[in-house]
Amino acid sequence: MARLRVAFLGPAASFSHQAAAEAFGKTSAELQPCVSFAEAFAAVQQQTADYAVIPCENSTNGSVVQTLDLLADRNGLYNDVKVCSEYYLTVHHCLLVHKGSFPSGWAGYDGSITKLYTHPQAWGQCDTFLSRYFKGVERQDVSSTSKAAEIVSKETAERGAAIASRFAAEHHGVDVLQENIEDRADNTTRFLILRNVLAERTAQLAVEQAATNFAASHKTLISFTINHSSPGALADALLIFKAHGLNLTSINTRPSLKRAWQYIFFVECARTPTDENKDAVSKVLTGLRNVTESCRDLGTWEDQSSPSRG
Ligand SMILES: O=C(O)C(=O)C[C@]1(C(=O)O)C=C[C@@H](O)C=C1
Repeated sequence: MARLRVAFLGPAASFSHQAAAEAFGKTSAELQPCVSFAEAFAAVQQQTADYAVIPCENSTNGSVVQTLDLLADRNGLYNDVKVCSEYYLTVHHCLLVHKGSFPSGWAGYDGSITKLYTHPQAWGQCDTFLSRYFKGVERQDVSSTSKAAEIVSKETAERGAAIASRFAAEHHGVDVLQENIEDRADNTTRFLILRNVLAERTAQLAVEQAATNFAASHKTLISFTINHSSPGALADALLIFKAHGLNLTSINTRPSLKRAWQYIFFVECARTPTDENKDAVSKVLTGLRNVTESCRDLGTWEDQSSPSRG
């Protein structure tokens, strides 16, 4: 069989790269950097990639809204893309500067950094450090943390700094001015692994699932829209999950973009698989189709969080 192709948000040395390398480490997959999450979704839809590894939420900073918007798929661009697994990556951020620009290191830092670069998700993960040392310093969102490191590596005149990983520092040849600048030592990002449901070669999951010594529950992600003027429409939809024994674990919303203040709901639910509940997801979907305006099954996969993560 030809090598598996795995799309991720590049350039090389992003956290997404790290997650893809770890999740597919044993498969000698070809890792394909993409300039955006949208490009990675498109690669799976068009089957130029077999899988994509996409961040969906962070334990400190919450949901990755760009990913929810792509899953919302308002224009029907990614009809065949579904979640088939997940991967948890502990995320440690560093403050990176152009090589040799601060020879006395953090201890001798003189407050001269004038601009910070990182992926929008990273700001909220390093809030305490940034408010303490970089209050009022200009922040520029860039496409990924590794892109931020690359920018700083090429900088000549400016005094910029990037927030990215130690791996990115080594890859782009920049200095680590300070490490572990994240607010919480347990800062973790959950990545979704996507596949195209029409692709036969990924019907059998290639990713290494964590060796679990507990009965792993199965997670399911479903999106739906409801009639906002009908009292109880959301309650009716949620009761269907309860009726079929699916435990709701998270609810997210994004604007429908059809009418202001109307939403697409994303519901994640879990069940410990048994013979009795093996059809629960399809029953829930049938039930939802009766009480929602639209609804979409975004996939079912094995829970990869360890019991200690709760
Ligand atoms: O910018 C990167 O390195 C990414 O892979 C993206 C991303 C994210 O969007 O959550 C991944 C993990 C970290 O939470 C920060 C950024």
